[in-house]
Amino acid sequence: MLSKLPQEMADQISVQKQRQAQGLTPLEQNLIGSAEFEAPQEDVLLDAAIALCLEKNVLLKGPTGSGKTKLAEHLSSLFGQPLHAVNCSTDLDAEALLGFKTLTHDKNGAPMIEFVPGPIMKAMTRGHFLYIDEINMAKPETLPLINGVLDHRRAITNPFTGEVVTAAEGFRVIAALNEGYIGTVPLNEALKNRFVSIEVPYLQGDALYRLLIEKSKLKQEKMLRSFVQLSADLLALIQMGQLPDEAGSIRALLDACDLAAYIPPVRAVTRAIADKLTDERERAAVINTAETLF
Ligand SMILES: Nc1ncnc2c1ncn2[C@@H]1O[C@H](COP(=O)(O)OP(=O)(O)OP(=O)(O)O)[C@@H](O)[C@H]1O
Repeated sequence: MLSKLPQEMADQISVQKQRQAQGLTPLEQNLIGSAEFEAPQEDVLLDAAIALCLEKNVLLKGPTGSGKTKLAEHLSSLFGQPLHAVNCSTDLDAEALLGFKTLTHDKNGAPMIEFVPGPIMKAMTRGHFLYIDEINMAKPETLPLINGVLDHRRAITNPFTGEVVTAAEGFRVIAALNEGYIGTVPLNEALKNRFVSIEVPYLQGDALYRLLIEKSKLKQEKMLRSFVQLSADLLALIQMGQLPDEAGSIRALLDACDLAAYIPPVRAVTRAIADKLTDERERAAVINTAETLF
């Protein structure tokens, strides 16, 4: 992967990685992801890496289970940077993002108020990567808090301490969203504007086969090929509007392959993919597709 990057960027990453490795605590070392992302197209990983080298924020867009988190972890590994994660939900608030104040004791036992940094503060002050998962699940009023973190200012006023925190060198933001998913809200334009956007589609064909053979408990090559075909057929139904996006999830497909190592494949597909859908006709469409293949 590094060989495909422009030389100056590959050099920049190597230097940064070496420098970073020396200053990391064991806990921070554990936050570095592993390089397990299988790229659906070469430009997905390459463009994300180039954008991060250029100090851009990266927004990963794709359906559930398409590997967005795996890609963020892969980038963390590539840059040797710990990844501090925030999972957005409607009850996400400033404390969950930035940190909170708590009562503690100093070394003489006297009570004192201490600020416990949240993921954004940790990533900013240490110059690490921040991963904001499901960013479009957050309440519209929460995320503008971090607009200043995402633009050229790279700074935020900590509302709990009044301190202005400026990001240390190396700080980068990767966010992910599933468009149109239940509970999501369209991302506010000002926020969207602060990101370079990268589509992460479902893996297909040989790349999917390589992932299944490596990750699944199922080792029968012929059956794994049929699962790759099942995935392609389900994607065709999704594109025709007959199935929702989640029917194509690679996470669910891996579950089905694992089960199929021990139970008949159609039953495995029913449990791992079909039964998660709410509509009876959609469930039947998945099972019918599986029955034509196994
Ligand atoms: N391109 C890929 N490379 C490697 N693993 C993948 C890929 N796509 C899917 N997977 C597998 O599918 C599972 C789900 O991937 P991941 O959690 O990264 O998806 P996601 O897009 O972040 O999902 P969600 O939107 O639901 O959070 C992972 O555990 C991984 O094993």
